[in-house]
Amino acid sequence: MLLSRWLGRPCSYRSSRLATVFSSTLSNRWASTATALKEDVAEEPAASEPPKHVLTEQDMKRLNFQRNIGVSAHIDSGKTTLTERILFYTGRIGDIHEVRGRDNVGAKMDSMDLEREKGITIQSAATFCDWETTNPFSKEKEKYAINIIDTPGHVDFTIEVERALRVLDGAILVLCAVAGVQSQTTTVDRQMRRYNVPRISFINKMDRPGANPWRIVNQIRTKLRMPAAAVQIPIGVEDEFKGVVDLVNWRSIYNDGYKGIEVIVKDEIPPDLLDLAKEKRVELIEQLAEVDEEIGDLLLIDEEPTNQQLNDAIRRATLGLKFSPVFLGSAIKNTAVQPLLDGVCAYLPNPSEAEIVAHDTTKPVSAPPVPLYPAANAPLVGLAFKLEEGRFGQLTYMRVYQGTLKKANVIFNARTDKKVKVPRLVRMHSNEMEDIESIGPGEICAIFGVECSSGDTFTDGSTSFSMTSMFVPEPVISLALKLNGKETPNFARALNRFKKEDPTFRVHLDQESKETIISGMGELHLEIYVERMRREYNVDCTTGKPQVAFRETVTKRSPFNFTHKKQTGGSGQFARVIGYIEPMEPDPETGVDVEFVNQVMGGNIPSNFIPGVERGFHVALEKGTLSGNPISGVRMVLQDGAFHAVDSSELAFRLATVGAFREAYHPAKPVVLEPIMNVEVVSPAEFQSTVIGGINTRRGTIVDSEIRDDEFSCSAEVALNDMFGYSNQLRGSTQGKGEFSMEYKNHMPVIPPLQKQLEEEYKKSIPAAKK
Ligand SMILES: Nc1nc2c(ncn2[C@@H]2O[C@H](COP(=O)(O)OP(=O)(O)OP(=O)(O)O)[C@@H](O)[C@H]2O)c(=O)[nH]1
Repeated sequence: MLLSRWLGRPCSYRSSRLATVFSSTLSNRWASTATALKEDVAEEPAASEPPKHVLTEQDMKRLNFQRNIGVSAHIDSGKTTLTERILFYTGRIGDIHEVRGRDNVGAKMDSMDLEREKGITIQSAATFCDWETTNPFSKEKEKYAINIIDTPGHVDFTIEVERALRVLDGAILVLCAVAGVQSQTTTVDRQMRRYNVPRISFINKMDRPGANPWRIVNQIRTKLRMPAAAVQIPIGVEDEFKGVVDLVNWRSIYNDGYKGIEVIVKDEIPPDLLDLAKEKRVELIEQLAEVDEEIGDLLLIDEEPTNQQLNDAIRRATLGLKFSPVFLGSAIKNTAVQPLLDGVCAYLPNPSEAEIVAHDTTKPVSAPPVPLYPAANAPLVGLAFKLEEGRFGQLTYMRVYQGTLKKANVIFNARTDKKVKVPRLVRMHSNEMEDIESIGPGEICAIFGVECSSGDTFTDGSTSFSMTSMFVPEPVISLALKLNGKETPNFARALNRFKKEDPTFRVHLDQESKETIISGMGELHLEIYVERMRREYNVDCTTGKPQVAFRETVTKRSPFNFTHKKQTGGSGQFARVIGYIEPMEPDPETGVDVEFVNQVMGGNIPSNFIPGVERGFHVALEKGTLSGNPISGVRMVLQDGAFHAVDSSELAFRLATVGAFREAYHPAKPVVLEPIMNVEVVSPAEFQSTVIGGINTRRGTIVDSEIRDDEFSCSAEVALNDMFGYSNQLRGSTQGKGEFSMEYKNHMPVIPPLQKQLEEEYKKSIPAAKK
């Protein structure tokens, strides 16, 4: 039987995963789980040996009750406060400590001293907890194991959000009941889409004056273009907010006891809310009918879906990335957090329902990806998604995608081909840990003493699988660093460590000024690293003024045919390279936009010299000759060349390539690029024209604007170089009432006068001898 027919809908998301065999008797999840029948396996190519990816009944028993979720949102929406409640209610922590709380303890998930001081989340911390709940349909008790990653909201730490989304199966998108969809919400939304992460939405801060969930639901639909509907309505507003009506199971839910630990469920709906509850349930059904065939069909024949049908449709549509159910609550007032946890279990996918693929590195890059199966006896494939230098040495966070990882196992790093023994395996709970003997597929753990970079894939050596890497945005800000005091190896040690932990953090040595330049995603991002150097490595640095991270790129193809020849006594140097350079678009998945392609046939350049050519290409990219900034967006294709039996060397080919690149560079019509930011401004409506005027004087382009309830908001695209001093200007022109946030969009060519200015400044900065 075809899976699509069995499911009564076309298979989209996860269809390949569902083609795995698993027991259909385990439908003890709230939804009648979409389980595939044995016949479906016939659709898979026959394997010569027994398939290792078959999910056993035991696998499914575990996976059905496993969730890996992220909590993402705009800064200050209350993610950490919410996570703290989740940990308390699931019994992971004994009490609740607030972010910037008076008890000076700080929230559990903000474990870095810096995080507690600044009251923001910098590194995402992983934690796991168990949630026991009663299935509203079977009335049976069920226990779920949930891994949660608390992600930072500030745009400067966007790579942490990317990392979390890469390894999670579902997410809670937290929104503020007053501010609604903000600039960073849009960024997170884009990231969730990039990694196909189904999400439920949580409108937090329902206790705040002016809280209006319906406006926010509407914003999710219009601004994020995601069909959505509330699955709850609030009982009481603002100060009086004390619970929610569950529209799916038609009941009321309140909190009681110490910090809301007790959940009180009542079958009746408060009479004054009955009309609104009916209206919103109809709205939920109508929204679902738009994206779910079964509910659409019921609506056509004017039949109301049962609670179970509604529940299953929400799950289907959420997993299919077509819908987001919206929950309401107030984390700080300990209200309606438990129903959200129930929502995580009911509507977010288990690890077997997320479509995960890897690349077989023995096959060409264009070969179709290989699906991974979270079967315990399949060959191990795990992804190291985060490194952390902890009190006890290097800690590597890993998500196991298939197979089982055991303590003392020997595992292989697919990138370096090195094998390592797993000395210690732990489950992380923010900065505390629990030793474990083994970890199954679909779970997240941390291992000690394994040398690797973030994004590395580990296997048991029996496969050559590699997971695709993460999207890494270009840095936008650079800082020159000067060491105060004596030279210390800790300086390089710290920088290497940070580079390994965070691919958006870049370091290079400016050959002319001999300064160490660090670049990253914003001033705060770099500031934190400078501070961490001081605290963790005892290295004190003075920083220069933050500079915009300009880049250079080429705009047309340009050939090269360059011979490097040197004959000054002793053995000479000879290398010749022929080919071309051309513009290259960034890879949408990884953001990579430089590439070296070797097309040399025959032995005109022996293969042992090719790495020298590739290295030369990367050396040439470090500094463009137009403005001295790094070059990106370029592909170098090596087609031919020549060598000399005695005088050719790796070094000769490297130098030849640098020469060739420089020769081809100017005819390739290079331009200087600058980072363009998405800027979101909010102010009282009376300042509308002042705000627009301010953006215009900074050569910004307004892309969207809106006035609602006396509040004006607009989104604009502005060059980062034109944004310096904006926060003071905005404050000054709006009586301190305007606020803005910005995030990196892309790099675009600068206007010609600026390019000329940058070129001239660069020329002046080079010593005369070098010109
Ligand atoms: N009124 C109200 N305030 C809340 C609620 N939840 C959190 N807050 C407050 O909002 C502020 C931000 O909360 P956090 O939990 O740090 O938010 P966050 O999203 O984790 O912040 P970042 O980690 O910096 O992105 C704190 O002052 C909280 O006390 C809520 O439900 N209602």
